[in-house]
Amino acid sequence: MQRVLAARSTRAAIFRGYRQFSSFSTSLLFDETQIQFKESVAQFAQENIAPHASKIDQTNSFPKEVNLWKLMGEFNLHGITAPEEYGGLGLGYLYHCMALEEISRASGSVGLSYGAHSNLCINQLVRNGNPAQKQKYLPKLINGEHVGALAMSEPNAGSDVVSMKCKADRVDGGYVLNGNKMWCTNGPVAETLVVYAKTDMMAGSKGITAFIIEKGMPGFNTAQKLDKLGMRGSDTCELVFENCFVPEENVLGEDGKGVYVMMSGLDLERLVLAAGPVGIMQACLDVVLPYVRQREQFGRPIGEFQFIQGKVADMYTSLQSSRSYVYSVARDCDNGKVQTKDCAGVILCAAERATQVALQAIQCLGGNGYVNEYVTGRLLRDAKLYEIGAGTSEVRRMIIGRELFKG
Ligand SMILES: CC(C)(COP(=O)(O)OP(=O)(O)OC[C@H]1O[C@@H](n2cnc3c(N)ncnc32)[C@H](O)[C@@H]1OP(=O)(O)O)[C@@H](O)C(=O)NCCC(=O)NCCSC(=O)C1=CCCCC1
Repeated sequence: MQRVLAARSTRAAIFRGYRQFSSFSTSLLFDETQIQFKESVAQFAQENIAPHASKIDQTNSFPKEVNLWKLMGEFNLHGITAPEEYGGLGLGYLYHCMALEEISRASGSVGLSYGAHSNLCINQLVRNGNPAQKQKYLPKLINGEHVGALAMSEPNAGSDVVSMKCKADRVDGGYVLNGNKMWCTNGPVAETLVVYAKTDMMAGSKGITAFIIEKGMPGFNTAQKLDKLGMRGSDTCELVFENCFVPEENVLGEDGKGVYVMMSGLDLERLVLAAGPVGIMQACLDVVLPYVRQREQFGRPIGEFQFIQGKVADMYTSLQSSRSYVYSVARDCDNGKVQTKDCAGVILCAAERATQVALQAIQCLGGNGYVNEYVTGRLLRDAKLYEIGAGTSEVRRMIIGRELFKG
């Protein structure tokens, strides 16, 4: 812990790798610098996040005694893709995926909140903000002083997100927002939120505009925190806008062009979030492998039985194939080749496999897998979110099918 804290102030610190937390062979996926980065984040996450993971799940909140956000900011995890002038690392999506994987391996909930903050909010501001907006919002989000969120879904606009009803009426000097947003990750705690609303209710997708909303703006409130099956501690809530005035300078991108901000954002959001279920699969193997080596039945370790070896082999290949797919698409995106179908594909693939891998982990642990003393139940509940959030599996298949059909 002290070693990380002492080293974290420099940009170079994050590249100091530690072998102790390496996962499985990644030599074909990453170069030496990337491996060092990943192992360094792994060490940080195992030391500073993993010890709180069970309590976060049980109490449905992040520990008050540790300011995780500030700590992660000091370790430079929030602004991986942001330019250095705003306090970021100026790296690409591949690095961002590595960080999300290792954080999710330590705690799915922290991984999800980190994803909403850094990937959905910060990355949207980096891609679409003007210099004044970046200067105003990015430094505090990147150093962890502020928490970020993004809100697109509504009670009646989930998969069909373009049908949103939250409206933004033009007035002198800005807009007045009225309506509700639903399922907003980090909503209860966020200081800076990217919110989509309609500036023209009759123009369909062309009526959508993106806004930057600040906590405390009169007329903006958060409603009930949702009591979720998994990803507990990663707060989710409804947002309520009642005659909320938003100044003109808070339009993100152009008036009426929000659908492009949103859709292109969804591509990269899906890519980076796909690293979450990869981390959860790794966490499953982190639990299962030592267990099957130690647990004896019929006079020998259960890992010697072929039924168990078969499960472990399936878990391993699910993890490694998803991991390879995620990082190959991340590399393409870093090279400017963003393919909508593959951004949907990586999260479809990783999320469905993570749920299956978590089920297999429970089965390998038998009765122990079914009690809350072991982490496998939490891993299953956390994994399931990724088949629903950032587009359901059904929407992802629809996107891939549409693209393949187009030719
Ligand atoms: C794809 C979809 C299912 C259906 O799109 P439609 O058919 O209505 O819209 P369509 O006609 O395809 O398009 C509109 C405009 O948009 C442009 N565009 C599309 N893709 C892209 C793109 N990839 N890049 C740029 N522009 C794009 C399109 O050209 C069109 O513009 P045009 O009219 O031609 O000028 C879409 O609605 C969707 O995706 N839903 C899932 C939302 C969904 O995923 N929430 C989840 C939010 S929750 C969340 O994210 C999290 C949850 C928990 C964890 C944290 C994250």
